[in-house]
Amino acid sequence: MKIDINGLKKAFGDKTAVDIPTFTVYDGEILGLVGNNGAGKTTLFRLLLDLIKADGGTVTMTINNDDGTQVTINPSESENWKPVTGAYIDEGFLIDFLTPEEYFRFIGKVNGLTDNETDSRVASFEHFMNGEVLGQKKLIRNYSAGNKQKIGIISAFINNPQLLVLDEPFNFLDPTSQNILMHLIKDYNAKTGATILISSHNLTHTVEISTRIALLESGLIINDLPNTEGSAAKVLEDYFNR
Ligand SMILES: Nc1ncnc2c1ncn2[C@@H]1O[C@H](COP(=O)(O)OP(=O)(O)OP(=O)(O)O)[C@@H](O)[C@H]1O
Repeated sequence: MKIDINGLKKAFGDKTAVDIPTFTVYDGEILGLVGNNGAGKTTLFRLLLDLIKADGGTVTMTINNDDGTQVTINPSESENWKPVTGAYIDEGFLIDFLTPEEYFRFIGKVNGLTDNETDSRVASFEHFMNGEVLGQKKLIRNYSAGNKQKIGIISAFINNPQLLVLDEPFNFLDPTSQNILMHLIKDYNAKTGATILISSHNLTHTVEISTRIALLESGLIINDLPNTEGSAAKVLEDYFNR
C-alpha cells in the first residue's frame, strides 16, 4: 500500500500535534517514526487509521488488489482499507474481558477468517509468545504488560495486512522478545512486501529494521532519512544527543 499525505493538520487547543504539508509512504517501505515525547507520532498514526479527525488535509491510500490492479481511496470516506490493514496502537485495542484465544478469533472473524485459520495464523507466532500467551485460561486484563503488548501485536498480523501500523511495539517487551519482533517485522515485509509503519524510542531497533526514518518534532517531519545499511544512525545520534 502507498500512502499520500497532503496538508495534514491536527491541533489540540493551541498545541500543534501534526502538521505535514506533503509526505508519501511508498509501497513496501518499513518507515520508522522517531521523535521525542509529544512529537506527534501517535497522533499521526491515529489520523492515518481514521481514529481521530484531522483539522485539515487529506490522506489517500493506494491499495493493491489481488488481481494486480490498484485502487486509491480516502480512508475517512471508504472502508476498503480496513480488511488490508493491521494496527496496534495501545491497550485500548484489546478486549480485556476475553481470553487471548477468544480475542484472536474475534479479530479473525471480523476479517472473514475461520477459527481454524486464525488459530494456525496465531500458532506461527509461537516463538514470540514463548508459552505465556495461549492456554493460560485467563483474561487479557490479567496478563502482564509485555504479554498484552504481544497479544496486540499478533492481532495486528492476523489478517495478513498490506499495511501494518505498530506504535512503540518494543515497549514492555523483554530483550529476547524485542529481537524476535524485529525478525518478525523484517521477515513479514520481505515475504509479503507489506508497508510497515513503526514508531519507537529505541533508535537501535529503528535503524536496524527501517528502510527509511522520519524524524518528528512538534508535529513536523523535520528530517526524512533514507536508511540503507543504517545510514540514518549518525543523524539520529546527533539529533538526540544535542
Ligand atoms: N487527546 C489529546 N488531547 C490533548 N492533547 C493531545 C491529545 N493527544 C495528543 N495530544 C498532544 O499532542 C501532542 C502530540 O502527542 P502524541 O501522543 O502524538 O506524541 P508522541 O510523539 O506519540 O509522544 P510519545 O513519544 O510521548 O508517545 C502532544 O503535545 C500531546 O500532549
